[in-house]
Amino acid sequence: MMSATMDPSTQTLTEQAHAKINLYLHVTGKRPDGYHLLDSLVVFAGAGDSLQYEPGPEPLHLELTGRFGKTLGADAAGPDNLVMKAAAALRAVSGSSAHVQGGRLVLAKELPVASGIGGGSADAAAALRLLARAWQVDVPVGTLMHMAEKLGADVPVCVASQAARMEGIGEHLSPAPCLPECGMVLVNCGQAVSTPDVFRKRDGAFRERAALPTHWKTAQAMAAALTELDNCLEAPACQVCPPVKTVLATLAEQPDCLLARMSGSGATCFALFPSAESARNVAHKLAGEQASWWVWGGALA
Ligand SMILES: C[C@@](CO)(OP(=O)(O)O)[C@H](O)COP(=O)(O)OP(=O)(O)OC[C@H]1O[C@@H](n2ccc(N)nc2=O)[C@H](O)[C@@H]1O
Ligand SMILES: Nc1ncnc2c1ncn2[C@@H]1O[C@H](COP(=O)(O)OP(=O)(O)O)[C@@H](O)[C@H]1O
Repeated sequence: MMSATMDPSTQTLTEQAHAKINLYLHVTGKRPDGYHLLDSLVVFAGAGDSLQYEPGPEPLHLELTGRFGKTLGADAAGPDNLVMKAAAALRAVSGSSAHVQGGRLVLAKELPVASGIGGGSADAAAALRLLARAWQVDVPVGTLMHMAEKLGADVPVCVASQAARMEGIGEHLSPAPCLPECGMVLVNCGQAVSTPDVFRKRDGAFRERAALPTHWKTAQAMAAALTELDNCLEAPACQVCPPVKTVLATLAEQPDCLLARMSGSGATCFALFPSAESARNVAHKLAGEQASWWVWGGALA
């Protein structure tokens, strides 16, 4: 598991909350409670939020900064923020540990909100990692994953923040194929998309579980294999948020683009490139052309 970095002069701990990208996402079934069964290959991009913790005697509180710090709304730093929910869940399992304390959490929100790249889930997972270390709470893996699942379907995969195959509603994790060197561009058109709305708009059909190899040697081979698979939420998300179609078409026409697809329930789309450098160049060009889009380019985390 990734570990927090510490500034020894201030005792401030920092964790990165990397964006989660669904390289493919098949909806394979539906549970009686309405949750959908998924088969998805999840990777993490270099893009992310950042969470800092300064232990202190005051009650634990959260401050929001960053490009999207203000888009979460007036009560954004309150108990409903997934960071605060993760802190409360950890406090609840830590019993009377002397190390649990208050202080100041600062979330630099750099990922667009409600955008299919699991920013909130990554923040919750980062809070679990950060506070477990700061408070010296040794949570058994099973308990940690159960807590993560209760915080949200995408939180378990974000705990390790490493490429994984995700099944069930997000709680069954298995190793991803070994991934080749590859660049990625992320684009969000600026419209928040509600995950339940997109699931509701689906046509009701189910896809099979994908057959995956143990490794892909090149980005080209990986993209060719992914072309045979789908994001089953892409079509319904295009109904909910039509600009997704423009973003996908723009990404697909970039030089050296190997694959353009939407992540999760949208609206963020990704494109794969042969190298991080080619992805950075495309991102730089797109950011200049489309000032209202959020654009990122680089390597996988
Ligand atoms: C679709 C995915 C794919 O990775 O990503 P995002 O688009 O959110 O990034 C996830 O499954 C989202 O996970 P997460 O955002 O944590 O979902 P939750 O908060 O647990 O659920 C929000 C709502 O989405 C629907 N939901 C979520 C997950 C799932 N497997 N089936 C569902 O039907 C349910 O209506 C649920 O009430
Ligand atoms: N720290 C957080 N960051 C983002 N969203 C949060 C956070 N805490 C709570 N939320 C809520 O979770 C919802 C989904 O957020 P997010 O994880 O960004 O979506 P997605 O998984 O689609 O990218 C938001 O609409 C917001 O109300």
